[in-house]
Amino acid sequence: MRTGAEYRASLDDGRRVVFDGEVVSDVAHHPAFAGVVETIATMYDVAADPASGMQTADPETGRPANRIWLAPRTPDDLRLRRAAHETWARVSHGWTGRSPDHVGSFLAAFSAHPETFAAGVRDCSDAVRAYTRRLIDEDLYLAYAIIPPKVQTVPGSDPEDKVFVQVGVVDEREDGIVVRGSQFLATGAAIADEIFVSCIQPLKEGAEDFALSFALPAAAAGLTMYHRRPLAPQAASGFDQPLTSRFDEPDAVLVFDDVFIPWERVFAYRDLETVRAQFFATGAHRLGNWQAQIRFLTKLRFIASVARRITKVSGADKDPGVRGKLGELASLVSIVDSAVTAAEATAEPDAAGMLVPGKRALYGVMGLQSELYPRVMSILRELAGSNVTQPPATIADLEHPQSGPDLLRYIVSPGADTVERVRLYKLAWDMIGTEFAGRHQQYETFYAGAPAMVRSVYTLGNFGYDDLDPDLDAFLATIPLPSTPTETSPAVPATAITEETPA
Ligand SMILES: Cc1cc2nc3c(=O)[nH]c(=O)nc-3n(C[C@H](O)[C@H](O)[C@H](O)COP(=O)(O)OP(=O)(O)OC[C@H]3O[C@@H](n4cnc5c(N)ncnc54)[C@H](O)[C@@H]3O)c2cc1C
Repeated sequence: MRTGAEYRASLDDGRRVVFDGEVVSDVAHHPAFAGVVETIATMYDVAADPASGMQTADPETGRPANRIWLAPRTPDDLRLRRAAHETWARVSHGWTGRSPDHVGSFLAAFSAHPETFAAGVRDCSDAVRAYTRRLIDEDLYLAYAIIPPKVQTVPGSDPEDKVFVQVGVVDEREDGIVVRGSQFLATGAAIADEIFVSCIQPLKEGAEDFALSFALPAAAAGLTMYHRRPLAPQAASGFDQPLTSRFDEPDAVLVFDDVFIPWERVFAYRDLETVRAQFFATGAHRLGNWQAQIRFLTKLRFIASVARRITKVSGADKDPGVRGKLGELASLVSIVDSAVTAAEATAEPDAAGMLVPGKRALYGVMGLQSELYPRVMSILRELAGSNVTQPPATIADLEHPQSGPDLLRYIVSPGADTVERVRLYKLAWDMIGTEFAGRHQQYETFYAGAPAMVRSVYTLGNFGYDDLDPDLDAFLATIPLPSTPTETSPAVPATAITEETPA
């Protein structure tokens, strides 16, 4: 299986990653990315070690394969898959949201459902079969961009000119298609092997040019990744910002300047139905978001253990108010833990024999994530107090012959020596106060879609209110009615406000 060194070496391929108006020439060693590249390389090394339990025999070839790339078919598969996700998540303690197992889970579900890609305008099922085979054989790291910009074309432009803002097809050739436009927001793309591009938002009839699904190499000719300001270079040292320096995942807007995509990389072509079905009919959305919750749980456990350690260092761990806060934190973490377990326990086999994590538990907890994460962070903030702003500016102050002895003497705690205390509070500040922390708050709130959409479409659409109605009807029937029937107004339909297609 692929090693971390092989992954790192593969990044030197001429990809166009741009920030500050410049093209980054060596992604793997650039200060913006070297830390997170090291993190992903460690994940590959962990998976390549049979002791990690992440390997299994590929049912088709018998060769060792990362079980993440394979569709789960038995409860044991799902259990071991969860353990594999946890093993990778623990490499970054949950702070890399789009580790290779996220999009890899979507593709694993595609591999079990080639028929979904056969039904449309063009039969793309062979492309899906061959591409998911490559994923397994080559241990590919995919990022994805599946959110369109707010407009599809430049306003006022002639439709024939295809002046696209959203990525769309501008030319069809015998050997493939040419795409133009942009798509958001590809976390990890700058350091991934390949990028999966599609549109998860429902497309209206007439928008066939944008109804695409394809994968392309990060170094494809004509593709540029415009990167947000990287945060790792701001970290004075690994001691001062231990998370920023190692786990800052790149986020990029993708721009396609007439990029050629050969047919063997096209999974849906000018096909509104297949583009939607690939996410929901295949179980990909559930498998991918189950991974996201396992990663989120790993992160919450880590945050909770930092919070508890802080109370020990400050000596406040016996205080009833502080203990109440730790209890509240434990409850919040347990909600996600229970949902992950419940989704596994209520997994259902689909028509192709893939075991799909239970939808009610999964989408239920996803609906809470945008409230749960800030609440967890607010508890950590409260327990940390001003201690997170007391540590010296950088590690250099501790090493300096004049300031060092002073700081070592005066920054003291009942439960830790100065260096241990400063190290812990700097870690806590990287969770709650740095720009890295702010980007994570945004990530946990939006990565699966705007919170209101997640709740009104995914959570509501998969809850099953209708299952509850018979109980309510039965209870209403037990309530005595007025003895003298009176004239009542008939029910009238309310005015519909919006209609969403449930997932
Ligand atoms: C850090 C980060 C990483 C991400 N990584 C990825 C990735 O790897 N791949 C990917 O494809 N996407 C990624 N995303 C994008 C993510 O999927 C989107 O952020 C999400 O779908 C929401 O879309 P939006 O950001 O355009 O929000 P918007 O749609 O602009 O919504 C912003 C706010 O306005 C509200 N709003 C919007 N329209 C209306 C309206 N008409 N009426 C009332 N309220 C409205 C929304 O409810 C929301 O609260 C990432 C996002 C973030 C923040």
